[in-house]
Amino acid sequence: METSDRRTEAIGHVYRGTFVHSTPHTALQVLEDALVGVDTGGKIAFIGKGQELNKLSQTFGFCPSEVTQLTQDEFFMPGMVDTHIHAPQYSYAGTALDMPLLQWLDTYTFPVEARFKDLEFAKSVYTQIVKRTLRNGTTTACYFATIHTDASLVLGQIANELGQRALVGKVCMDRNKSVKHYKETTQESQEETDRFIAELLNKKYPLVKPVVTPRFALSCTEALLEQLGAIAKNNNLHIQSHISENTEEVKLVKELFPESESYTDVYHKCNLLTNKTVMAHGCYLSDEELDLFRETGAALSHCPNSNTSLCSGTLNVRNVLKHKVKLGLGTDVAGGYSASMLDAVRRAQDVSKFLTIQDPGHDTLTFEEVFRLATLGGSQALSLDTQTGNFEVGKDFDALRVNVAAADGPIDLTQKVEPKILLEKFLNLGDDRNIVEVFVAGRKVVPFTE
Ligand SMILES: O=c1[nH]c(=O)c2nc[nH]c2[nH]1
Ligand SMILES: [Zn+2]
Repeated sequence: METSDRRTEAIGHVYRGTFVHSTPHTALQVLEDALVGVDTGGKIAFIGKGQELNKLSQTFGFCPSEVTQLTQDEFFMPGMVDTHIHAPQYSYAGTALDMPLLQWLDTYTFPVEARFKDLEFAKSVYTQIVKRTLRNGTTTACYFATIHTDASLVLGQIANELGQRALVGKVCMDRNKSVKHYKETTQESQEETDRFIAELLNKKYPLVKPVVTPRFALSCTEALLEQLGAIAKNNNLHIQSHISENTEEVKLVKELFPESESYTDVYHKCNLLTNKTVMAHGCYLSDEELDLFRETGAALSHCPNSNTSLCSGTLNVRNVLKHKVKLGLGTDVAGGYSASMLDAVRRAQDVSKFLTIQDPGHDTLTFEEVFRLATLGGSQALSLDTQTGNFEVGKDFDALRVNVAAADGPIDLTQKVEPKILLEKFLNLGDDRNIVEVFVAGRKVVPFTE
């Protein structure tokens, strides 16, 4: 039995049944007939075995008859962590995938993002994306918003109200040749970032925090990158951006920053690589650049749907893991067309299998490893693994109650199967109909109450 020393909070809920999760040492750990107690503060108070019910109920002062029992087709898994998603781009998700990155940004992305100056439009799209991702099991999301401070604050407010754990970034860009009205001056970008951080922190939302967000090296002057590095350092904040996504981008970064040794060095020189940094993509990083990620503690977000949809590249996850770089999965809506992390799980498997087709010596990722990337790996990549990512006493209860045989769901169970197979079926065949309840910090956020 695992229990907490800090028993200041009363027990709010106790769940009994199968729990599956990852640990740093085991990609998949199955706890059968487990008893998990969640305190009224939303933290996991104890993890025990079903047969310890009487003892645990006495120790923790709950009534055995109030325990919620899962069925044999159900399990709890940790909530999924989307380490990279563009909330405004949800407005055109599933379309506009016919161009490579830089042309795609100029043609579709910048004109759409410019519309988020309109707070009503922002509120409507942001409500839809937060609800959609929650319903699909994303309990933590690391969002890019747009350059508009007030609309970015609206995203933070919506995540807080709907109960999602979120990092929210007001996008910074003082370079944009194609859509001239969608950029800031260097000074505006810095001042508005300061205002965004101050106003968001001032709200004291328990689960929503600001993240410093230079869009990527091509959208920012070195002066802006330096200022943003300083802002993050002075306020001990998270940082997010993009890196090494497509070959044309990599070439242009080389031309624009000739004194830097590599794309990674551009960010490193500006103090943007820290243990609270997450960079999306990294398809073309060299081994030396991956070493620099490990040394600084910076993380990567693997966004396989986007990498394929924009014909950007393929990330060799096995090589990233070999370099011990922290890694999570991202949907990268709307370069990635799906807002569901289950899609990211499947695409990550596909990309790994394509690498094996090309090189039979490649060590294909197992579904258990990809499951870990979607949960614990994501929480590590966002440096939130002391709060979320798996079931450990003292962490917040961020969890999905999955019913693999949900009525009208997409999965037919033809025989009784072991929990590991239930998880595998859900990851490959399931959808939001199987996610019957979602909890963030102990609060039931799906089904929605209104
Ligand atoms: O996938 C991406 N989406 C974006 O919006 C973006 N901006 C810079 N680089 C980017 N890559
Ligand atoms: Zn992106």
